[in-house]
Amino acid sequence: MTTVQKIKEIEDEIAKTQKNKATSYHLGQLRSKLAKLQRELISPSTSGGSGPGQGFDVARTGIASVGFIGFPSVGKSTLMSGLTGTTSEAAAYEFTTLTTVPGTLDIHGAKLQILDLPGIIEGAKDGKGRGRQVIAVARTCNLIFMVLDVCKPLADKAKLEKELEGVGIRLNKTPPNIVVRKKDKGGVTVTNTVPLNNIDNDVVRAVCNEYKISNADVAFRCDATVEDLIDVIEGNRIYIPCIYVLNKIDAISIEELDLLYKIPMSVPISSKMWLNIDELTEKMWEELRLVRVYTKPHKAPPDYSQPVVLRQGRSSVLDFANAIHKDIAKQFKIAMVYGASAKHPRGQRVGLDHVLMDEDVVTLFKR
Ligand SMILES: Nc1nc2c(ncn2[C@@H]2O[C@H](COP(=O)(O)OP(=O)(O)OP(=O)(O)O)[C@@H](O)[C@H]2O)c(=O)[nH]1
Ligand SMILES: [K+]
Ligand SMILES: [Mg+2]
Repeated sequence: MTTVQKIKEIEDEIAKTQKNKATSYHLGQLRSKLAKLQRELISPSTSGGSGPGQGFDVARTGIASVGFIGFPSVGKSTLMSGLTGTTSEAAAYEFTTLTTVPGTLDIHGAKLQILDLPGIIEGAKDGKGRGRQVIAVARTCNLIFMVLDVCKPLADKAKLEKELEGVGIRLNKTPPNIVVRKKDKGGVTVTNTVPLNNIDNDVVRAVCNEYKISNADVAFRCDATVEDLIDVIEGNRIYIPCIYVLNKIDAISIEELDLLYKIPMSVPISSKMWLNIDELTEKMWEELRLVRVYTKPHKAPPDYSQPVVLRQGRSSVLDFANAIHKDIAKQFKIAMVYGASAKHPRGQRVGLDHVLMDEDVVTLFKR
């Protein structure tokens, strides 16, 4: 039996097993087995699959990248060409795009790389079509646009999500707050700071047993699911924000459009008629959480023409200095910061580890 077949078998068993007290140990086991098989599909070292796919060879540019995932002919290339001015061929037949087509979008002073990708089909993660290559690129993006055709069934959304989930990509989630601390003895103990509504001790024991963890303190600080626990134990999950781009709204009625607005993290657009694209690019900007920092020479006004663009989580004064030139930090004495991250409206003196916020203004002083 191939890994893909084994996965299918376990998924079927999970689907037909009722969730209750008596089955929770068994379900914990099944979920863990499933996760281990899925790992075989994405890790190249095993013989089970043909590897994760190397992705497409694309030079990466810009401060952040946005990858387009969707079934064929939903309008990915039409959107990408319109956004970037780079032509990515669009046509009425499926699989028009066969490789990654990169383009650049300038927004609020930041250069973003936009990656148009081939359409994927169900079973992509298991090696169908160019699915694995497409997903390998998606794993490296800072934001995913899941492009959906509003004339097609909404079930496509769940299908695509399943493809990405199956290879360890987690959309619009933060890493679960669970700590598994292995010990030498004492068995598995479970503590929780919030009520657990989706998981019980049996499930935790089953999962630990499957992963050969005999002694550990498992501390839950969130109302976790069994999948969350497995994610923490597997440890190789990738958390990426995702915007659901609901395309082709020119082809539906206003009433239908009202329903679409209820889908979280979605933006309805028409890439053909160029409708509501501003809302999409603003949402994109928001989700990328970029930090623009303006430099201010000593005794001169700030230079607002070209910000240094940093990423949230990597926006210290040191990151800022390194982004300008790798030698600056060596001569660093002190920095003056003005803006949201400064304690005082007239600015604050800070060191290299001070964390900057969007639209801050910084003056660096050398030794
Ligand atoms: N009505 C309507 N048609 C659109 C819209 N956007 C794209 N299309 C049409 O949908 C078809 C497919 O568009 P593409 O941009 O090639 O779609 P794709 O997702 O890149 O397709 P593949 O590369 O084959 O996966 C073309 O005939 C487009 O003209 C839209 O907003 N409204
Ligand atoms: K197409
Ligand atoms: Mg295309």
